Amino acid sequence: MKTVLSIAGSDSSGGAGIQADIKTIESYGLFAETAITAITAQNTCGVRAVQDIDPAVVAAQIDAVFEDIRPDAVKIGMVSSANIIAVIAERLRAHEASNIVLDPVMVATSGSRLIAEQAVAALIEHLVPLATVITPNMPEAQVLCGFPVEDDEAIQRAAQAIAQNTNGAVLIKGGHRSDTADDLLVLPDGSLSWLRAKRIDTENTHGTGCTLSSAIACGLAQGNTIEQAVRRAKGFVRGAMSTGLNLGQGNGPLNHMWCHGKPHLPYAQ
Ligand SMILES: Nc1ncnc2c1ncn2[C@@H]1O[C@H](COP(=O)(O)OP(=O)(O)OP(=O)(O)O)[C@@H](O)[C@H]1O
Ligand SMILES: Cc1ncc(COP(=O)(O)O)c(N)n1
Repeated sequence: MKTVLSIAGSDSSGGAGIQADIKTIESYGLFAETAITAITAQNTCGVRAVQDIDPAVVAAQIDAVFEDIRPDAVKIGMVSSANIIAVIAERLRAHEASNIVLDPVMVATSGSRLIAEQAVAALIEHLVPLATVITPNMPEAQVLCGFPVEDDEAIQRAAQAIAQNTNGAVLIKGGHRSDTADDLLVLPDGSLSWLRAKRIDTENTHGTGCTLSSAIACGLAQGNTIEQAVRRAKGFVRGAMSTGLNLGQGNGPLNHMWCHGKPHLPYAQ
């Protein structure tokens, strides 16, 4: 069985972070492993508390996983401090990890900051160069490239600028657009394709980025090309957004059991 390691924060409400990743990986029929970087107390309305995990314990989780059940792909999500970022990069290099999907999580849908301001430079220096695919949303792309990213032309320039720092692909996600849900993919050879999609009219978007990035990691683990993995993942997120699940009082979670249009587990209705 193929395995995917998620290196990310825990979301107590179950919609984003490690919890979204495990649900996604299981929906793809793969085996999920985890290295938790932070515990968050949050729900669909906001983040109430964050406790970072000791960097040595993050390193120990990664080592324990690689030395026993070596993952076929790795997804990196919320990493809030420069020390933890450095340790993750160092351990992934030591284990010669491949198929690394980096979701450069900065701010939660609810508006709370999930990375220290001083840690952004470390993310760019240590994690961006390791990524097979990096998946910023528009505000994150703006931080990574240093200029405003508001229209198609700027999205294109931003993706190309971010691609300068990596041998991998860059996917700029369009969830923050008002008109469409178009994403732009720039592949390592510099070719560029728009993944066009109509917007789904819903407030329930908590964890879309986490779900997308772990789904891309699943596709890579299964041997998909980057483009195939990204297209499948976008379809998976779309399905999981479309079932009308409406939990919580804020931006609710996705329905990960949607699973490519088929009921997933025996108890899925
Ligand atoms: N309303 C929507 N309708 C259709 N697709 C959407 C919608 N919102 C987001 N998506 C898709 O979901 C994926 C994740 O994009 P998004 O920009 O929301 O990421 P994100 O901001 O990192 O997510 P989050 O921070 O909520 O976890 C993208 O493929 C995007 O196009
Ligand atoms: C632990 C953790 N990781 C990532 C996110 C981002 O997801 P979203 O922007 O949908 O809130 C989050 N809220 N919590």
